Amino acid sequence: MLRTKVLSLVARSGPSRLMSTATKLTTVEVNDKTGIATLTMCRAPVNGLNLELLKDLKTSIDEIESNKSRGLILTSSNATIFSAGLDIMEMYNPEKERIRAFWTQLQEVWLSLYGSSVPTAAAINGHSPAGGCLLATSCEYRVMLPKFTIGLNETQLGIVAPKWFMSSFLSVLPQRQAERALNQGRMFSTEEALQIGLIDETATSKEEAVEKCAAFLGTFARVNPLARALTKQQFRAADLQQLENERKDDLEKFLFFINQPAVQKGLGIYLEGLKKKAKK
Ligand SMILES: CCCCC/C=C\CCCC/C=C/C(=O)SCCNC(=O)CCNC(=O)[C@H](O)C(C)(C)COP(=O)(O)OP(=O)(O)OC[C@H]1O[C@@H](n2cnc3c(N)ncnc32)[C@H](O)[C@@H]1OP(=O)(O)O
Repeated sequence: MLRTKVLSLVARSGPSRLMSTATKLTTVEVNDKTGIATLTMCRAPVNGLNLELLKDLKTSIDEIESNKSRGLILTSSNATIFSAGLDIMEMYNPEKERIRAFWTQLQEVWLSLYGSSVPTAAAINGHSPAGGCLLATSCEYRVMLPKFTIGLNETQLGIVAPKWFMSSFLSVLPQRQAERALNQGRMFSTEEALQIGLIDETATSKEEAVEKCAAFLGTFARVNPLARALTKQQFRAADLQQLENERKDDLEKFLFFINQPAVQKGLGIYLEGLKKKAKK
C-alpha cells in the first residue's frame, strides 16, 4: 500500500485542514485556530478494528504526535457506531501470519494512543464495545451521545480482555467497579456510563461532543506542554512499560488462546448471531 509519513494537505474547509497519509480508513482534520486534530475512523460498516484500520490509526496518531497538535479528538464517521471493537473476522479461523500482524498492530495503537504526549479526548458518537471501549478509555476524556452503549464485553464472547485493556479501564474506573464490569462483560448505557464515571460528559450531537472535547483540551492551553506531557507520562509509564516488557509473551498468549477449538467455536456462534440479527 502506498503510504508516506509526510503530511500532505489534501483539502481545505473553513478554518480546518484535512490531512492525510494516503490512508483510506482514517482522516485527520486540524483546526487552524485551536491546533486540535480530529482523528476520524471511517471503516464501513461498523469501524471493526481490522489490520488495515489499525495501521491507519497508528499512522494518524503518529502524524498528530509529530505535527505537535494541541490535542487529539478521536471520533467516528458512522452515525451510530464509534467502533464495534476488534473485527471478529480477524480472529475467527485466522491466517497464521496475518493474525500475528493484527495483534502486534493493536499493541502498537494502544501504546501510541494511551502513551500519547498530546492530550487526547474521545467524542463517542455511537456504540463502543470492547476494542471501541479500549480506544475511548485510552483517551484522557470522554464525551458520549445518548442511547448508545460502552464497555468491555469480552467475557460475553468467551474471550478475555488482556491486562493492558484492563489498564486503560482502570485509569478511568475504580478497581472494584472495573473488576465487576469486566467479569460480567457489562455494557453500560450512556446514562449508566456517566453515573459510574466511565464517561465524563454527554452531548446531544456529534458536533457538541467534539466541541466539549475541544473545551477539555483547551483547559491545557495555559499549562506548560512539557510539564503536562511528562506528568501524564508518569501516570501511565508503569502500564506502558508492562506491555513493552511483555509484548512477545502477550502475543503468544493471545495466539494460544484464540486458537483453542472452544474459543473458535464460541466466536463462530457469536458471529452467526450477529449476522442473523443484521438480516432481521
Ligand atoms: C489471559 C490471556 C488473554 C489472551 C487474549 C485472548 C483473547 C483476545 C481478546 C481480544 C479482545 C477482544 C476485543 C474485541 O473488541 S472483540 C469484538 C467485540 N465486539 C462486539 O461484541 C460488537 C459486536 N457488534 C455489535 O454489537 C453490533 O454490531 C453493534 C456494534 C452494536 C452495531 O449494531 P448494528 O448497527 O445493529 O449493526 P449490525 O449488528 O447489524 O452489524 C453490521 C455488520 O457488521 C458486522 N459486525 C458487527 N460487529 C462486528 C465485529 N466486531 N467484527 C466483525 N463484524 C462485525 C455484523 O456481523 C454485520 O455484518 P453483516 O452485515 O455482514 O451481516
